[in-house]
Amino acid sequence: MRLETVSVIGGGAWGTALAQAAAMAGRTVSLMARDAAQVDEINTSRTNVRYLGAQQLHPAITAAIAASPADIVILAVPAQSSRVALGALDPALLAGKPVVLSAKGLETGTLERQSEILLDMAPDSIPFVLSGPSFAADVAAGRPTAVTLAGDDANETSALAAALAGPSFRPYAADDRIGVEIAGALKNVYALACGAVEGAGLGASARSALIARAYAEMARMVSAMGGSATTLTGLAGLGDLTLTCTSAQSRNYQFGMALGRGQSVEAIMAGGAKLAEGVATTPVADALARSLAVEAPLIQAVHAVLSGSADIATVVAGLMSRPLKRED
Ligand SMILES: NC(=O)C1=CN([C@@H]2O[C@H](COP(=O)(O)OP(=O)(O)OC[C@H]3O[C@@H](n4cnc5c(N)ncnc54)[C@H](O)[C@@H]3O)[C@@H](O)[C@H]2O)C=CC1
Ligand SMILES: O=C(CO)COP(=O)(O)O
Repeated sequence: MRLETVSVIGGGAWGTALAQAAAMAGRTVSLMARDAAQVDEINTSRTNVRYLGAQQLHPAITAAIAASPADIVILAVPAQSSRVALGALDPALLAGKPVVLSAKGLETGTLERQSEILLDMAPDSIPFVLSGPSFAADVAAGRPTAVTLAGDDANETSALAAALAGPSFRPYAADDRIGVEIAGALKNVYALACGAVEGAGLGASARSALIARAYAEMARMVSAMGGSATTLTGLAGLGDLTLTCTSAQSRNYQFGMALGRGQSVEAIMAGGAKLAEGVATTPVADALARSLAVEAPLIQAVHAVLSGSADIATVVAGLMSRPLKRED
């Protein structure tokens, strides 16, 4: 497998950061962005100010309106846009190619994971999933980060991890695509909850209890969906759950904080909130939990708050009055 050139689809925070990581790893990178002014800015000023502030971008990155053919494709658009973005690409760009899926979300309507969407749209591509504790600003600035890269073939996954590894970006190869995808999607749901705990002033103890019970719930979901709960001990599980559930830098956590302060979803959206993937993923996760008969009180609680069917005080009281049980 030749792994020299990289084509990143999506010129937002994460696409630009992953382009930067790939360039720092020694790859030649093309970055597809929809906005001509943004393309011009990246190629001339070497910045993408809207998403990454004054961060200077590596000279090996070239931006363009159209996606370029490359050895590796990285898809970095919001989870709800992946299908449309893939459908707009020349199928030859994806055929037989490793496609790294980096969005953290489940699709509304189909309830699909990102790699299921890819295989619907480009059945002859080779899916990989990248997830873990990694804020775009950290990755782009070259601050140390480690992530999980999961694929079906161990040798191909290790080769791809090596091609994307740089001095500050360390991918660990793994084989549980399902577990990694579910962990990445669900941690955003729990980050909404943890942000709400902070916004509502419920205390640090409540937040840590929530993280621990979220981990247990996530393990039930992953197992029911055919992944391995062991995956959650790694970067895509524990690593990302703790990052996103404890940091006000997380957009999902920020959205949750606003909910906790009593703002409605509509008001938060109208206020120009940044992308918070958990908002779209929560009803999907709730539907999946119900269809698989997985006990998921935290997902249900977040869904109730987002849908306006209960306020935070009511869902907290409900969670605290559930029948006592053993921890296992
Ligand atoms: N920002 C971060 O720190 C991280 C983000 N992610 C994940 O990456 C995904 C993308 O997030 P961000 O880049 O942060 O969002 P963003 O809001 O910064 O950027 C999204 C970009 O996607 C583009 N886009 C949307 N639909 C498109 C389409 N159909 N075709 C081409 N481009 C399209 C938008 O124009 C925008 O440039 C999300 O699932 C997020 O959870 C994962 C790890 C870290
Ligand atoms: O996934 C992320 C960090 O690993 C980014 O989280 P937010 O999308 O909540 O900012």
